[in-house]
Amino acid sequence: MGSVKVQNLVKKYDKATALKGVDLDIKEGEFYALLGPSGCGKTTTMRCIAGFEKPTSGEILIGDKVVNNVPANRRNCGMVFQSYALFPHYNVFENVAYSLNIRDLYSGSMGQRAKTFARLMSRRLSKPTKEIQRKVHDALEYVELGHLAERGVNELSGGQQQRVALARALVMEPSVLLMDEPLSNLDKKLRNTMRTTIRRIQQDLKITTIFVTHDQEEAMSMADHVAVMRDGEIVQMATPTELYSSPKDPFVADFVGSSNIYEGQVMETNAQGNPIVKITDNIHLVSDTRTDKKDVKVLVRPEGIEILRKGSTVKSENVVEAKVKISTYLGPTIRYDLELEGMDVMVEEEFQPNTTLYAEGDTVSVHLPMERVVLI
Ligand SMILES: Nc1ncnc2c1ncn2[C@@H]1O[C@H](COP(=O)(O)OP(=O)(O)OP(=O)(O)O)[C@@H](O)[C@H]1O
Repeated sequence: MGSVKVQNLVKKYDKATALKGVDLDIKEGEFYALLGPSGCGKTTTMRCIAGFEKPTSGEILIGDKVVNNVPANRRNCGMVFQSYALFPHYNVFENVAYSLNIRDLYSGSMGQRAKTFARLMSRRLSKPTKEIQRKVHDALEYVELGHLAERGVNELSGGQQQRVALARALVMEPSVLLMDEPLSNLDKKLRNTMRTTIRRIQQDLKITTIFVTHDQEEAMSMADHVAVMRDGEIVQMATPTELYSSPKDPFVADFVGSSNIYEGQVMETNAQGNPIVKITDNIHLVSDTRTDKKDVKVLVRPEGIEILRKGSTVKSENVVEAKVKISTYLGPTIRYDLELEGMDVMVEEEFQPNTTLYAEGDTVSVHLPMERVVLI
């Protein structure tokens, strides 16, 4: 069973409390991302689950077993790190086979273990059994490196080295795969390819996976669920779409994608019961978020705002005039930085070859559809 449960996990160091009561409930086969800024406790959470760090308090369960006192090598977790941590004097095949040999180190009689240890300390591995050959071959095929099995790891690109590290974790047939910023050392294009590879393998093998990253795009594009962390705590745990459309607070909204966030007060409700929120004396927006609160934060994503062009259907509500400050061509989209009664508004539109780009100083009418005006 590869489910992972973390209950009220606290980790205190001499000078810092890294975790202040983290709860996670990850079902078997799910792909979870731990997302948050530097120092929020992602790696510490991961290291506690792996068994490299002893929690100050709280419980960790893998399957239905509490593993707090189980050593790292018996938790059956595969690890992939940012630094690939490969053995430079072994080739690709040997690097992957090595982890199977390490597992041997923890099984068998004292005599067998001593022999395994001696073998590992010698620079070459002994001839692998047919079983090991098959497992290593399968793991390398998974990461599309079967053809490079004999290559020295120093003769591989960064992306290939990370694939070896992934194969080395997979060959152990772990019940949980733990990945700590595994793509951070790769360039953007390679990162995108590796995202797809990891996701494909994870879905094929249905292996419970926890993936640490500070890159929201990475977390959102790969994971089934994302746990956003801040200062040793989980702020929100949700699917990527929930997180994006209904962030729990401004920190999450801002961390997950670009956002326009304003202070507002709910003044009344309209005939349909939707709140009307005052942003400034002249700007009142209708939202379809039902709330009991009076003071709210109003979130509008840049791509949720529409610039009304000639011929657009006239909208009856949530239309305001704004001034263009900067327009930035981004390839598939155009970003407009607008000024609206002293407030900054970011709008992102899909680029259409025949549309006129607005220039600095232009006045535009913008529509904020009420379903895109989210109260948090
Ligand atoms: N061994 C340690 N001794 C003392 N403090 C530590 C230790 N490891 C981590 N910390 C502290 O615990 C907090 C959480 O660190 P952690 O490495 O888990 O954060 P992170 O979210 O993974 O950050 P990053 O994205 O930068 O890797 C930080 O304040 C850090 O300084």
